[in-house]
Order: sequence, then structure tokens, then C-alpha cells
Amino acid sequence: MKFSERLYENVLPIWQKNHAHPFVQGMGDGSLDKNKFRFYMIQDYLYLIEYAKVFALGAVKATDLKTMGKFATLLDSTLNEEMELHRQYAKKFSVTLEELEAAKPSPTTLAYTHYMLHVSQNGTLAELVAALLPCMWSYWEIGKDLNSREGASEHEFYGEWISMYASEEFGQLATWCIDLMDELTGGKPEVELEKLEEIFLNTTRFEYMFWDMAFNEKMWPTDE
Ligand SMILES: Cc1ncc(C[n+]2csc(CCO)c2C)c(N)n1
Repeated sequence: MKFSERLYENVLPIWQKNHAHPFVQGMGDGSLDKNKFRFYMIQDYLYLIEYAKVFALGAVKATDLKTMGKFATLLDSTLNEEMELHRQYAKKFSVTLEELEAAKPSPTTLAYTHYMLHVSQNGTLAELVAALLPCMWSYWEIGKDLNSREGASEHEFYGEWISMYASEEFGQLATWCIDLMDELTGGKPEVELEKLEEIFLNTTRFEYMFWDMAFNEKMWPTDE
């Protein structure tokens, strides 16, 4: 069994919970409250700024030019394609770029991005890939799932989001990352694989928490 298949099997119950989450379901049938999506979009913008740095660290840790180039491409597509979609959505909500960038991260955004950056800065390239893979892989799965529902990709508000994550281009990026995880783990001892499995599980848990945080528009409980 490929290591990526083992990772997938291990987190499948959580991914099923992601798909069933009212935030994800609400995007699929168009019933999601726009204020919840607005909250998500702003937090996701902050998340992507930090996430882009994980790709930059991937380019630093890569040991061949091909992998280095791919991380550079991912850095570029996050900053200029994925974040561009967020900027367009922000416009629809009359949120300016300054407001977007000055927004404060929620506890979940802070915990998730700091965890990923901690692993990426201190760990091996395989550990960095294990930390970022659930983000790419689970979004692709969710995008494909929502895209298969009739009319979802044409929805006037959530359609663009669904189309982007279900796209062939995103699929190729996710596949590249899955293959890299398998390449980097070939012949690795079980103790190292278990460490990678735990990192992958943790960022998978954070993905679920991110949906839940957005659905509940959860900032610091001390400020409520
Ligand atoms: C919380 C959260 N998790 C995952 C993604 C999806 N995502 C982030 S970077 C990237 C790859 C290339 O840009 C993908 C698919 C997101 N937007 N927000």
C-alpha cells in the first residue's frame, strides 16, 4: 500500500465529517449564510498568507530543481490565483484590501498556521509535505464533490469557489503533492512514518476546525 493510501484511510472519518459539515453543505446547495462566508473568506485570506510561506520553505528544503520549481509555482498560484479569488469575493462584500490584510486571525487560524509553520521550519521536507497535504487534498475532494451536484458550480455566489477547487489545475497540484509524499517516504522506517501520520492527522483536524470556526464565526471567547 502506498503511504498516501495509508494516510487517506487513517483520516477518512474526519474527511467524511468535513463533507457533511453545514458550512460545506451550505456552499453546495447555496443556502450558506453570506456573513458566515464573509467571515471564512477573511480568515482564509490570512491563512493563505502564512500558507504561502510553507511553499517558500518547501523551495528552500527541496533537494532538486524540479521540486524547487514546483514549490515556486505553488507559491505563485496561491498568491496570484487563489488569493485573487478571495480579493474578488472581498470586493463583493465591500471589504477593501487594507481591511482584509489588517484583519486579526481567529484562535483557530492562528493555531493552524503556526502549527504548519512550526513543522515546516523545524522538520524535514517530508514533514513539511505531511503538514500541507490535507489542505490541498481535502479541498480538491470537497471541490469535486460539490461540483458533481447539479447547478452548484453555476451558483451566483459560491459557484466560482467550487469551480476553482474542482478544477483540473488544482487536481494536478494535489496529485503532485500526493506523489511527492510517496516518493519521500519510500523505504523510510516505521517510526518516521508514524510521525508523518500524526502531522497529517493534526492538519486534517485543523481543516475540520476551520470549517467549524467559520460556521460559528468564532473569534476569542474572551472578547464575547
Ligand atoms: C483552510 C484552508 N485549507 C485549504 C485551502 C486550500 N488551499 C490552500 S493553498 C492550496 C494550494 C495552492 O494554492 C489550496 C488548495 C484553503 N484555501 N484554506
